[in-house]
Amino acid sequence: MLAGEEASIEIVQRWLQRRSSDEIETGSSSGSPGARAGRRSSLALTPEDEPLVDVANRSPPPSHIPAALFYAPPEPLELLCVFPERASRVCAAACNAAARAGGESRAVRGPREALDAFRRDADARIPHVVVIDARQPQLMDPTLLARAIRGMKNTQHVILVAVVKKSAYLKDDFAVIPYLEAGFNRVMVETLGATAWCAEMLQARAAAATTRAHVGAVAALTAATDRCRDLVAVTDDQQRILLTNKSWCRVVGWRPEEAPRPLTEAVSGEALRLAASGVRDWEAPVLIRRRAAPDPVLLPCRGSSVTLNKNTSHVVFVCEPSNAMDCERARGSLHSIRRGSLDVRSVASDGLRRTSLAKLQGLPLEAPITKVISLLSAATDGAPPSTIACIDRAVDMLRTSELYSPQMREDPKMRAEDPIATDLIGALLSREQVNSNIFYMQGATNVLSSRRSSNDSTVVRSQANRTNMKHKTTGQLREVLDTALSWEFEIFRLEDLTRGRPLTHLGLTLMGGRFDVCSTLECDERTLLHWLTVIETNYHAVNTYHNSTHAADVLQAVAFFMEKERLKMLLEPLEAAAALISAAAHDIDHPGTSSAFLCNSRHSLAILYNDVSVLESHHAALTFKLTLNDDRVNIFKNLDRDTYKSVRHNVIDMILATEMTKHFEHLAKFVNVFYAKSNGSKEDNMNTDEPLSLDTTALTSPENVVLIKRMMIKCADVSNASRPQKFAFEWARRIAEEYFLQTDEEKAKELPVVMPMFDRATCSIPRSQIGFIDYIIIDMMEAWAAFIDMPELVNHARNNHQRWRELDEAGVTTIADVKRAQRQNAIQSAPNSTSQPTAEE
Ligand SMILES: Nc1ncnc2c1ncn2[C@@H]1O[C@@H]2COP(=O)(O)O[C@H]2[C@H]1O
Repeated sequence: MLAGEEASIEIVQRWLQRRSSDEIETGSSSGSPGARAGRRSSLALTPEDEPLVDVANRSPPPSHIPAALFYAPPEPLELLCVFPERASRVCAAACNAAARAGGESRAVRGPREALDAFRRDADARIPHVVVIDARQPQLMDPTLLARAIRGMKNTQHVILVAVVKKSAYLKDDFAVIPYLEAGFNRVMVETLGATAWCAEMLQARAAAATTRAHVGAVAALTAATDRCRDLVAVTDDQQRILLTNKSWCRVVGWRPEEAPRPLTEAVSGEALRLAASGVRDWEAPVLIRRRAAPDPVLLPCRGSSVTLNKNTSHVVFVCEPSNAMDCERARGSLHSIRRGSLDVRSVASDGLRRTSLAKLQGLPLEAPITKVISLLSAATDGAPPSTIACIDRAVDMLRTSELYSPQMREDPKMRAEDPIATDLIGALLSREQVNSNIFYMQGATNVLSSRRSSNDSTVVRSQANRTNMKHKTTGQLREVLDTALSWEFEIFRLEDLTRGRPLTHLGLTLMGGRFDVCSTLECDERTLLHWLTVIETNYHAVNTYHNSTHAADVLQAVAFFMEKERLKMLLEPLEAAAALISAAAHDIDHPGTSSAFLCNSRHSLAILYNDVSVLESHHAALTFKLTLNDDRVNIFKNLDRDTYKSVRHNVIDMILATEMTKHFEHLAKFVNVFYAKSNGSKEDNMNTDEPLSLDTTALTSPENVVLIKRMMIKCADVSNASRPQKFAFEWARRIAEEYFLQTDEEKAKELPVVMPMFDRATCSIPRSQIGFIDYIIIDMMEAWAAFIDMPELVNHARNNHQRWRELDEAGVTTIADVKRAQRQNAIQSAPNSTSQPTAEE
């Protein structure tokens, strides 16, 4: 090395070292933004003195971009020299300078070895700087090599330096452009000077580090956008898309590798105008067209323009996904569910919402449904658009709260073929109050009072006082009550023998006797008697179906079910007591018309309960009101606070479970929890012909026992269709009569007719029963019968179904026809008997 060169290197080194140590001693800042940059010199020779991050920060990013983002791990300089001549002194000078700068260097002679350095399996590290001899194009074409290097992966941040002859460089026609076009970053005049090469190495290292830091920062931000749920698109100032994140591609249906395209291909709306106007930050809805979905979606969008030297360089669009799409795979928390339901109208309040949702996210709340949604969403990864569209639809459905509530499809075929069943099932299951035009009569009267018999409007205490405390019964009544735990229990005989007070007598027998509810509740038998009397009195004797005989029937069914081994083992005495109380009181004060009728007639109960579960809410509330109102009636008065709370909770839950609009919800939950298909899956257990097998592990969980109790009272409530034929027929006649009365009243009061087919002049009772058994009874009774091991439930239902079919084919339609058939049945089944099965006869 020449003495002059050595001297100049030393000068640079000393100058650098002094600056560096000064700053370390004083802790003074170099003026660069960011904490890391602040303690370092602006120039240093060795990598130890000058971590590359500082070099990168030498050109500070705009103030709104955090400098720390431009972090790149420090690395010693890696130099590759490509010089065709083996003993090039210029090449040696460059390598020398790199070594003095604390770096490493390699020299190769031709393009092939040069390109090898960038291969994936290359032994050595990828060079940061490549110096290419451009002085003898006849030996090696430098631009060709530069293009080849740039054509390889991960070379965009490599600094390419072309070394040209001084004579060529100084010529007037020397052009740097072809070098830049070929991918070179710099052109350098040949030199052996150590200072020049040292300066070149430092500049190259700084440039390489800056590039690497920028590439790293961009890669980090791209990864961040890909991980976020919002739909992100970045365009240039002409609204040509430069980047879209994964959520965008998935929702819009674009493939990430697709060529850039105008934003307007997928997006329209106010947002585009604002973006084009150069406003820095804006919020506006955008309409997004999706490849896999016919309808565009309207989403709230926030945007920002990025300016460089006062010119817009990029525009960022961030759209918030809505219900109609799913971008929350990775989250699955309450937060994501709620966020997913935002709509455009919520944009204004979104700041507030985000804050409170952030708090929610901190809570350990996660519903199974959220996990299911997350799993489904994850399944869309890489799926074809049609699959994504299906999953999106499924996720939308899962997000509703009415998962188990079937929506009655308007099926013209079914209506045409089976209008009565359509009417009945629609009225039982639908939460809509009307299926025809709504027109109200002014000042609709209170149905509770209008159809109530004279003696059942208030609590009748005198009767209780007259009752024999020991509940001694004799003769026929005793005989009937002795069979209180038989499925053939003569409920209508009991009704006759007790003169319309079957509930009190049966209640005393079952609750006071067999199940010893008085011991469980620590109340005396007199209180139970009073309670039963009050409850029975508050049933409407004028109702043909929803009277205290129906309550007694449901009580008898619940007691019968609780005698089955499975339930005996499962239910605690308090739960059994609560079940019997619920059964006895579950339809108390039933007006003989449906909740829909009460809503349509603007009844005070519908107003009180906001048209939601009107009757069931009333039955539960009145049960407690009557019980707690009077100490002589209060069967709960000796319970401690917690026990009372638990019994109350049980009773309310069971009474509310009798609401038919939730029929499929309760049934599906029960089946899904307790039954596995023979292949082990619990999915879709209804509507399958595969045998049901009980999952006994599910029995241990208290939440699952709740499902059993609900199912028990539900089955008891409609068990009339699963009773022996003579009972089933009588109940069918009674409920039909009650439906007809409601229709009569609706017509008289010009109210919407909830079940128009239930008109006494035209209705076919057999058909209504066939529909009821087909749609409501069979699935439920099969599940329950298997659970409690009571096959006769299904057998009776099937027999009844068969008999109704025969009657239908024989042209039986009206109540009078059914009565005749009942008489016929009775004669056939007991030719010597003179007694008739119907209560009226
Ligand atoms: N045999 C039957 N035929 C038709 N509908 C019935 C029958 N038994 C019960 N229901 C209906 O099922 C409903 C169950 O809840 P409710 O007792 O409130 O009202 C009942 C009737 O509306």
